[in-house]
Amino acid sequence: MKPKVIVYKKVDSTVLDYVRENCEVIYFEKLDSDSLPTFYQELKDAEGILGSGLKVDEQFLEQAPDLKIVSNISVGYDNLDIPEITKRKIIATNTPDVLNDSVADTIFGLLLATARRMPELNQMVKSGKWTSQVGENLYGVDVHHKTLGIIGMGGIGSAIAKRAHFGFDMPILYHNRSRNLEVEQRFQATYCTLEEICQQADFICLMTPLTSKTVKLIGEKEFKHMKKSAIFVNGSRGATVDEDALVRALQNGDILAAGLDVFAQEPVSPEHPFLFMDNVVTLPHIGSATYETRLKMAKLAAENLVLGLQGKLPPSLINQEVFTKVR
Ligand SMILES: NC(=O)c1ccc[n+]([C@@H]2O[C@H](COP(=O)([O-])OP(=O)(O)OC[C@H]3O[C@@H](n4cnc5c(N)ncnc54)[C@H](O)[C@@H]3O)[C@@H](O)[C@H]2O)c1
Ligand SMILES: O=C(O)[C@H](O)CO
Repeated sequence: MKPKVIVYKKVDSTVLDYVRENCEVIYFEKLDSDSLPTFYQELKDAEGILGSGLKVDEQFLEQAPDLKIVSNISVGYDNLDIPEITKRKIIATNTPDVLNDSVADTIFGLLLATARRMPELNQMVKSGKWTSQVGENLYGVDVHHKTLGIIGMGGIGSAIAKRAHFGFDMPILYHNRSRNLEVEQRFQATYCTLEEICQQADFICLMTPLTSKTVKLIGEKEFKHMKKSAIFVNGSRGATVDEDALVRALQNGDILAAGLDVFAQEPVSPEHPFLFMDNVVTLPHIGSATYETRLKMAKLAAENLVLGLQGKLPPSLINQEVFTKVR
């Protein structure tokens, strides 16, 4: 008998077919107030779940006694309570690497758009307010040859560094849990403390995962250390930044501007001060949102799910200890 799994995100039909070949699939294109009661009903005897964003904690797991694998279609897994999942000998997987280039493109695009004030100027043109040559009041700042600080030099951080080094001649400073010798050699990146990055970089990109150690990693102290001309870009998770402190830093002129793809509350409230500031460029958490990359992520997540349920090693296992203990 095929194991029962729930797919709770819209995925390409080829991915769904592959999962269906190996599992009995209960499919929800999305979860909302209409579908949630059925989802929880089905969860009672499901052995696997495939999707993204759902909070999987003790309360959730209590309702899923047969669960063997949680396959996240995202690299970030702050929605998963890994100790609790591991305690119950459930496998957890994510989708690293396949999205590095697309996310790095987005973050670099956001950096450029913020520095060169593209959304503001786009709005000016489209609203018919382009009546004379653009003057100094609408100039941006150069990106090329400026110093880039990357906090969190993992897969995505390294792909950002590659673009900055080879495409924009930017000296790179980085902060990470440990030194990354490969990026030091390939992109001449220099390892620094958080404080040094804040003090010296012209652009600061935050790319750490959200963990207990990175909650509000960047707050009032860090913004005060930054140059008044600094541009801060967050591509990690909203909660890695103290958003109130960021609003104050932008309002007080402690930094020049910010580019944000992620927010502590998503979707961000339409009343949030960020939305009313010309020096903030916002995106709706679309780092990896291209057809090609979302397909690769879904394929990898499906492979993780199927292999995990077959007792084989999933390609991107988060909690190695469960796999070793269970088998
Ligand atoms: N905006 C988006 O759409 C989007 C897309 C993908 C990933 N993300 C976020 O980006 C994060 C990073 O993704 P990745 O694939 O590069 O992960 P990764 O694991 O390859 O890299 C993360 C890096 O952060 C470092 N790090 C962790 N804690 C740290 C700390 N306290 N201080 C300094 N460095 C620390 C790690 O050493 C690692 O090198 C994800 O966890 C996710 O939250 C966002
Ligand atoms: O972590 C990720 O993969 C992205 O943020 C999508 O959720």
